[in-house]
Amino acid sequence: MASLSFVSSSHLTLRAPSPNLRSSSPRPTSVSFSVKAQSVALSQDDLKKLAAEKAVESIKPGMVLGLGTGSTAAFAVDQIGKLLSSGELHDIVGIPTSKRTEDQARSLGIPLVALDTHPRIDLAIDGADEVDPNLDLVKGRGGALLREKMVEAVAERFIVVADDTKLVKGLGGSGLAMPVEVVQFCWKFNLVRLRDLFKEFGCEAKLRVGEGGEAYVTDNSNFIIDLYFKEPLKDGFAAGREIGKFEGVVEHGLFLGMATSVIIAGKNGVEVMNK
Ligand SMILES: O=C(CO)[C@H](O)[C@H](O)COP(=O)(O)O
Repeated sequence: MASLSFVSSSHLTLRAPSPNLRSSSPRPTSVSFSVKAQSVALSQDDLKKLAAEKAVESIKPGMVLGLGTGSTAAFAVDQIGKLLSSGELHDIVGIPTSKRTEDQARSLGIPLVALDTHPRIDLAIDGADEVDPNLDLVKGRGGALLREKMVEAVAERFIVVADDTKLVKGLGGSGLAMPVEVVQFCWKFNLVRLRDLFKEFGCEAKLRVGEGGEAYVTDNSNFIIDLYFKEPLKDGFAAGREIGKFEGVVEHGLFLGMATSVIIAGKNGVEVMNK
């Protein structure tokens, strides 16, 4: 349980970016909102909600929005619905990144459109499974990686919202799944190829299954092979390129160079990191 203390007024501290040890791209700058008044024990859900609602502050009337998937993104969709019903927000449309986000948005009266009619997206807000110091991401543990990547790749701005448990030193470093969406035809063939591709990382590859033990099927009628690494990937871009070469691989969960900002809520308050 993270504890976050609040002050009557918040102050900004601009943290100088540390040297970037991995590539020539400039380190993200971070702006943190630390607010200290009384200590309030916040749950992980409270932190997710704080980050999500901070991101929603960036929405302006008239925007086309990418609506993310997962528990943190769901708080953002809830907040958008609330602002729409109170009249504080108007004239926005959303493009959902999953059937469950579509259902949630519809229930909140958020007008929905599709990429086919609205290929220009002003702002996408979504969660992540891992965030590294370069704001590169692992996404897809909620199974929505394909539609998320299609929406977030074309968004003018992509704000990631997460609690601080998602921060990692290197992608793959959490030891949790890095998903790859594959066609159902001969999925086992691709499971073996993916496992062998990353054997130097002690990679385990597993077909994702549902509660009943049957293969999990994505919104796009594909399967997911979850990759588990024993150590972080040395070069996510190279890994993504190699995965993409396999016939029958539809998409992977490495979202690299895509986030424009990451909002992290944790024990030190809410931190906004900008690319
Ligand atoms: O990529 C995703 C779904 O495909 C989610 O955004 C990601 O898994 C984070 O979910 P949560 O906010 O529930 O931790």
